[in-house]
Amino acid sequence: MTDKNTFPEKADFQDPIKTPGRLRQSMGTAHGTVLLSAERLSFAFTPGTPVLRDVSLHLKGGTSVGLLGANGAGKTTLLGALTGTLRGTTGGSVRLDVGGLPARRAIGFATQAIALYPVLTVEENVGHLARLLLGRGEAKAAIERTLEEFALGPIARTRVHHLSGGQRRLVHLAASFVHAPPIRLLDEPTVALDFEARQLVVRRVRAWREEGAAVLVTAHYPEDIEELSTELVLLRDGKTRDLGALGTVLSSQARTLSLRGARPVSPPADASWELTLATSSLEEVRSKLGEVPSDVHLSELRLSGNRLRDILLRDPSLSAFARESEGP
Ligand SMILES: Nc1ncnc2c1ncn2[C@@H]1O[C@H](COP(=O)(O)OP(=O)(O)OP(=O)(O)O)[C@@H](O)[C@H]1O
Repeated sequence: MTDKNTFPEKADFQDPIKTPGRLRQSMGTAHGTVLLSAERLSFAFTPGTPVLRDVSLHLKGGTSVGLLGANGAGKTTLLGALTGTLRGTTGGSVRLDVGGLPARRAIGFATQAIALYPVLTVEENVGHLARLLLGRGEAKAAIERTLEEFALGPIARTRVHHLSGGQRRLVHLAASFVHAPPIRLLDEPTVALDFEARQLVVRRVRAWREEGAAVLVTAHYPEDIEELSTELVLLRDGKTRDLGALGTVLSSQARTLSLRGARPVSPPADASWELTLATSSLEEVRSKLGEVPSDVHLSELRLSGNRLRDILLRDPSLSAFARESEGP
């Protein structure tokens, strides 16, 4: 069953918003179901200079899409265009299949900029959004659940202006998803977080996925995208390219073998050397070692006085891939 609505509904937002085309809603929030699809979405802040052109994107329940793209590629713009919160020229369509939920209940958007009331406490900030989005009846339980999920109990009564940058980021994330929306957009959620808080966010995103939510996330570091995503999409030249499952992208990347050592030239000085080989298997490592110049060939290391300091075999990672795909 499909209801047709313009997107977003005017009454859902306080600011007047240009609508990115048409939105239709129908039933279905199971794992693997497409909850949000954007087709031929375009957006320009100023006419004639499009940031997004013909973007297509599908967010499925139970998956988390990592959005890769260089600085200025338009990642933040895309998230804003999906939620209809940008002013500019738009085209194309965004469709939600979320069992008839209105857009503001269906989508949670943790923006890059932290949006909190500094003079209110953590609990008051989270509660304010809960009451706006859910109403008083449902708000109490949602506030309690959210404070617990983000481990905010100890600072619940602290005013936001007394918090650190990382604590504010966590509160901002908590408040953004207090209404447990099936679609969750996170723009650089790991900024300013220490290791423990970052792990908390990674655990939360994984839990949301397991519960069937569809997640779209941006991050500046490939390691973060790797931990937060199951699928990858690249945004480049205003267009998206679906890269497929994270595991598939990683398995197409090479392992790296680094050898570091030193060759005494005129003691006590050492001539340090480092050699990095990209390889996909240990067999390949063995064959590639045959290509190494003889003065650093493993079998000759001892004979020529080389000292091997360390050997490091790194698994494939998204870093090299991201550098290649985001580059000029
Ligand atoms: N409010 C705005 N008005 C005009 N142009 C804008 C506005 N916001 C962003 N832009 C431009 O749109 C383009 C995309 O910016 P956007 O912030 O979406 O990129 P991004 O991929 O999120 O970058 P980053 O990784 O640096 O956060 C940039 O050229 C930017 O200058």
